[in-house]
Amino acid sequence: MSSFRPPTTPRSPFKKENFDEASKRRRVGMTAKTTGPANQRARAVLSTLNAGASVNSGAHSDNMSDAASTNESLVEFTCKEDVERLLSEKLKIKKNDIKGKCEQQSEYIKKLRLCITWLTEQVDRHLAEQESLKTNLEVEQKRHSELESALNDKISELTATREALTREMNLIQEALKKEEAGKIAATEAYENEKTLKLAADSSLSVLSEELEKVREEAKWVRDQLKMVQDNSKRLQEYNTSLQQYNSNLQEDKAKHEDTIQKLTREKNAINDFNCNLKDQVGSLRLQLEASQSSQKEALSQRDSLRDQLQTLTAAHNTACAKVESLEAQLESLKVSLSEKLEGVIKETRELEKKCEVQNKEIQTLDQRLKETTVAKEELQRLLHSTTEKLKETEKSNQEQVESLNIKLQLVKGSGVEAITRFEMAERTIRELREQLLRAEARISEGEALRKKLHNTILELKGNIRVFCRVRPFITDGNEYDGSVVSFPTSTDLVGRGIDLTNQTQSYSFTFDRVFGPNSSQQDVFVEISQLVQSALDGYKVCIFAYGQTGSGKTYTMMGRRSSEDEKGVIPRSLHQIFETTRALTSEGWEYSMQASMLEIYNETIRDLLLSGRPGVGPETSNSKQYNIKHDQSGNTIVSDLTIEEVHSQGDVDRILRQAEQSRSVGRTQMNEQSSRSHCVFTLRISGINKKTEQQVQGVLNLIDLAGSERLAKSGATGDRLKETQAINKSLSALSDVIFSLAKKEDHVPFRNSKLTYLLQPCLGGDSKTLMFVNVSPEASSAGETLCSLRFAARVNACEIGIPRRQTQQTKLLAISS
Ligand SMILES: Nc1ncnc2c1ncn2[C@@H]1O[C@H](COP(=O)(O)OP(=O)(O)OP(=O)(O)O)[C@@H](O)[C@H]1O
Repeated sequence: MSSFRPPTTPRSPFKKENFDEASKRRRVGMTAKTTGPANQRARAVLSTLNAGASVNSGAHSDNMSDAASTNESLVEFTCKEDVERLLSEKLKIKKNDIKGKCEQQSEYIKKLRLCITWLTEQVDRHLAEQESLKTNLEVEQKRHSELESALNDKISELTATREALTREMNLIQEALKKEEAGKIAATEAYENEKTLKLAADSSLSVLSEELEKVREEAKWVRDQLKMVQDNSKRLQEYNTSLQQYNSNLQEDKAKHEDTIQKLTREKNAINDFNCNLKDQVGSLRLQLEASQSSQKEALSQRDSLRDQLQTLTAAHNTACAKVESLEAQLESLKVSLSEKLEGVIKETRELEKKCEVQNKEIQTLDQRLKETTVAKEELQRLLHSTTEKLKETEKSNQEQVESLNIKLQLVKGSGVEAITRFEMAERTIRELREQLLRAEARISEGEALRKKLHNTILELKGNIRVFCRVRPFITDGNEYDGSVVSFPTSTDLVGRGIDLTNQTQSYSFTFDRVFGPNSSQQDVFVEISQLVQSALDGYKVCIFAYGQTGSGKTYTMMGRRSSEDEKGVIPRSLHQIFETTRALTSEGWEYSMQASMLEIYNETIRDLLLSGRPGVGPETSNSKQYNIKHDQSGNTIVSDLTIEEVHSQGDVDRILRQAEQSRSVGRTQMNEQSSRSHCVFTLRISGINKKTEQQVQGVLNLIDLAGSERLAKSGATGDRLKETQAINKSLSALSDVIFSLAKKEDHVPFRNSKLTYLLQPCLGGDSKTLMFVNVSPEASSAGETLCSLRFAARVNACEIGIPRRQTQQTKLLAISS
C-alpha cells in the first residue's frame, strides 16, 4: 500500500532564521496585507521611496549615477549576510568633509535602495512563492483531506468490512463450533435419548405391565369387594332372616315355654298321679306282701295244717275239704288279687308308658329347646363372628381399597410422570429426528455432490483410460535388468511412460499410468478403487486386463488367493463394495447384488457358475447355446445364464472358487490351452435409499481377456489357428469399439464379436472403461510386448491427441490446485 506523503516544501533561499528575520522585516512594511494588490502597493511604496530618494538625491543623481552604477555593479545581494554587512557598514567620513559624507551617504542610500529593491523582489518572490505554496498547500490540503476522507472512508469501510468479516468469521467459527458441538451434543443427546427412550420404553412397558397388573389387581379387588359386598349383603339378609328366624324361634320358644309349662304342669300332675299310683301300688304291694305273708302264713298254716293233717289223718278229709275250700278261696282270692294286681300293673304300666311318652316328649322338647338354644347361640355366635368378620373384611377391604387407591394414585402419578417423560423423550426424539433428517439431507446433498465431483474428476481423468503394468522377471529368476523395458525419467513422463527395446530399436509409449515391476496389488488397486466407487454410484464400469500369455492378467485381476497382499482387482473390488455398502447402510442405502461369470471361448459362451447348480455338470454348460440380448433399460441379458445373489464376501469367494474350478475343468474338456478365453465377471449393483427414495443401478465388469498372440508368429494351424483368429478378432473389435465410442462415432461395430456385444451397454456414454495392458519384461517376449503396447496405445489414442483431454487435464490441474 502506498503511503501518503505531504508535498515537499520548496526550499527557501534563506536559512530558517534568515527567512524568519526577512519575513519579520517584511511584515513591518506590509502589516497584514499579503495579497497580490497589497504586494503591488508595497512595491509602489518602496518604489516611491526609492524614487523619493532619487528625487532627494536628484542633485547628486547625475554625478553619482556613474558611481552608483559602478557601486550597483559592485553590490550584489545574494543573502542575508550581504544585507547585514550593508547595515553594519560604517561610513568613513573625514571631519568636515561634507561632500564626501554626502557622497558616501548617497552611496550608502543607493546600496540601501538596491538592498530594498532586492529585498522587495525577494519579498515579492517569496510572497508569490508563498501564494503559490499556499494555493498548492490548499489544493494539496484539499486533496489530502479528500484523500484522507476517502481513505478514512475506505479504512472505515475496510474496517467495517473486516469487522463484519471477522464477526462473520467468528460467527461462522462459533456456528461451526456450535454446529460441531451441537452435532456432538445432538449425537450424544440422541444416544442418551435413545438409551433414555429405551429405558423409558422398558420402564414404560414395566409400568404398563405394572399398571395392567394393578388394574387387574384393582379389578380383582373390586370383584372381591363386590363379592364381599354381595356376601355382606347376603349375610345381612341372612342375618335379617336369622333375626326373623330368631324372633320366630323366640316366639316358638315362648309358645313352647307355655307348652312346657303346661306340660310341666301336666307332668307334675301326672307325677302327682303317678306318685299316688305309686302310693297305691305301694299300698297294693303292701297288701300283696301282706296277702303273700298271709299266704305264707296260710302256707305255713297249710304246712302246720298238713302237719296237723298228718297228725290229724282223720280230720284230714274234713280238713282237706276245709283246706280245699280254703285253697279255692285262696285261689279265687289269688285270682282276684292277681287280676286286680294285673289291672293295677296294667294301669301303672299305661301310666308309666304315658309318662314315658310325655317324658320323651318333654325330653325331645327339651332337646329341641336345647338344640334351638344351641343353634341360636351358635347362630348368634356365627352372626357375631360373621359381623366381626364382615367388619374386619370391610375394614381390610377399605384398607385395601385405600392402599389400592393410593397405589392407583401413585401409579397414575408415575404414569403421568412417565407419560410426560415419554412425551418429552418423544419430543426430543422428534427434534433429534428432525436434526437427523436435516443432517441426513445435508449428508445426502454432500453425497450427491461427492458423486458429482467424483464423476467429474473421473471424467476429467478420462472415461476411457489405459494403465500399463509390467510384471517382475519370473522365468529365469533374474533381477529386472531394464534391457527390454525401461521407464523414462523425465518429469512429465514419470509414472506414465514406458520404453521398449525390440531388436535394437526403441519404442516409446505413454499411458495414463504405468506400474513398474515393484508395484504391489494395493498400488494398482488404489487407482481402481475410484472406478469401483463409480459402479456403486450407479455407473457402468468395465475393467479389462489385456496382454500376452503369462504377462500377469490373471494375477492382476484375480491375484493369488493364498496371500492377502496378493489378492487382485476382483476380490479387492468386491471387498470394497461390501465395505462401502455396509458403511452406507447408516445413510439409508440398501443394496442388492447379483453376480454372474462367463467365459467366451472361440465365440462360444460358457457359464462358469452353471456347474454349481445341482445336477448340472460342465458338459451341460458347454452344450448350451446362450443368446445375448439388451433390454430397453440398457441391461445385458444372457439367456439361461446363472445369476447368483451375493450378500457377503463369502458368497463371492465361493463363486470365484467355483468359476475357477469350472474354468479349469472346461479347459481340460476342450483340450484348451491356458488363457485362450475371455473371462467376464459381472456384478449388477442395485441400490435404493430408503430415506431419499434415490435409486442407482450400477454394473461392474471385470474382464480377464484371452492372451494375445501374433498370428504371424503363432505358427498355428487348424483349430488353433481358428482360435487365435477368434481371439484377435474379438480383441481388435474391442479396440475398434472403444476407439469409435471415444470419438463419438455414429456407428459402433458391436455385433461382430460376442465380447463387445455382451459389453455394449457398459461401453461409451457415462460408462467408465479401464484397460490394463500387462507386459512381460523378458527379452524373449519383446515382440509380443510391442504388439500389446501398440494395441493398448491404439485404445489409449482415442484420448491421446484429442485436445479435449488437454483441456480436461488443465481443468483438473485447476481443480486440484
Ligand atoms: N506383478 C506380478 N508380481 C508377481 N508375480 C506375477 C505378477 N504378474 C504375474 N505374475 C506371475 O506371473 C505368472 C503368469 O501370470 P498370469 O497367469 O497372471 O498371466 P496371464 O497373463 O493371466 O497368463 P494367461 O494369459 O496364460 O492366463 C503367474 O505365476 C503369476 O503369479
